[in-house]
Amino acid sequence: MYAPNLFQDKVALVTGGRSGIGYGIAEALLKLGAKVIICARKAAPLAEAAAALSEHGTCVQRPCDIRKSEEVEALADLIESEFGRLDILVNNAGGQFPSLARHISDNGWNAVINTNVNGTFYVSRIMANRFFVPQKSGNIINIVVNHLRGFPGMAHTGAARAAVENLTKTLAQEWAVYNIRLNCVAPGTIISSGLDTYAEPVKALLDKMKEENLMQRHGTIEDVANAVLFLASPLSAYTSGTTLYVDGMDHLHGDRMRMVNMFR
Ligand SMILES: CCC/C=C/C(=O)SCCNC(=O)CCNC(=O)[C@H](O)C(C)(C)COP(=O)([O-])OP(=O)([O-])OC[C@H]1O[C@@H](n2cnc3c(N)ncnc32)[C@H](O)[C@@H]1OP(=O)([O-])[O-]
Ligand SMILES: NC(=O)C1=CN([C@@H]2O[C@H](COP(=O)(O)OP(=O)(O)OC[C@H]3O[C@@H](n4cnc5c(N)ncnc54)[C@H](OP(=O)(O)O)[C@@H]3O)[C@@H](O)[C@H]2O)C=CC1
Repeated sequence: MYAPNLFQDKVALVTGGRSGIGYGIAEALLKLGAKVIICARKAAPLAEAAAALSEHGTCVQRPCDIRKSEEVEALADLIESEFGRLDILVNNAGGQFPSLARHISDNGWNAVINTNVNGTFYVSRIMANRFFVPQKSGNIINIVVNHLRGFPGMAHTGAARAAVENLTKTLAQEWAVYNIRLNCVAPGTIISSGLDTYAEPVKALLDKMKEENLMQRHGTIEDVANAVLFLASPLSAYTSGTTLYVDGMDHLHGDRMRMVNMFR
């Protein structure tokens, strides 16, 4: 539905692009003409993903833990030497684990906050300073989760994603002068490799959530990627600092306490 050359001459970075939603976003951008860089922590699957994505166009990769700003700087060096510019940043890398809040250790809490909040901030700041501010143009899309009514059973990620959403609103205003737009995409439950990280009883809960969804289904990677394409494109030129829910209305509806009750 988008013009095939929509992102011709554009360069995009997708963090966590080796798997699941990030891979789907990278593939969708490549198919519309963008040159794409992907990063993740695990070198071997990252290289495999980049090789597969290269069937659709120019895709380069570099291992990078977004929690380490020196590794993010090295990633910016690679982008500079390969492409000399960056137009689109998709902060997709992130995650968490299910747990009652009172059982989350300091390290567990910090791992989730560091990944989702600090990592997203480091990548955004570094790419803005290196590319978007000097170019006077840039587009950042932050993948969060549906946390509108809190996130019982995943308190750390609810707090972290709320921080990212607020950061998005702030940076959208601070950086508007540089012609940089920032928005969030908040997926509901999406059929992707991420869901494979959950064991029973959470898997059963996910099935229950599908029954309760007003559209009677989980989301797909394409549902999320298509929303990212819209926000990355000039079709959304007057939209910044906002969040687009891709969740079949789960943010309006459903039992948010179900996961907590399951662990009781
Ligand atoms: C409805 C669905 C909506 C959302 C879906 C998705 O997002 S799908 C996307 C899903 N995809 C992803 O989430 C992928 C990305 N996620 C990840 O890499 C990890 O979940 C991470 C964010 C914790 C970072 O990992 P890392 O390598 O930095 O972590 P580390 O191994 O070094 O441990 C640090 C601390 O965390 C603790 N801990 C860890 N796991 C568990 C657990 N299951 N239980 C309890 N605790 C756990 C661990 O014990 C340790 O604390 P300790 O023992 O020292 O006190
Ligand atoms: N699937 C779903 O239902 C939903 C997913 N989301 C969010 O969407 C995003 C993608 O999820 P999904 O594709 O399903 O899950 P995946 O687990 O497949 O993807 C997570 C990706 O992030 C990378 N990553 C994790 N931590 C880091 C880090 N510190 N530095 C660099 N890369 C990192 C992982 O690679 P590596 O391990 O090699 O570092 C992996 O490629 C995540 O932020 C997730 O929380 C939100 C709502 C729902």
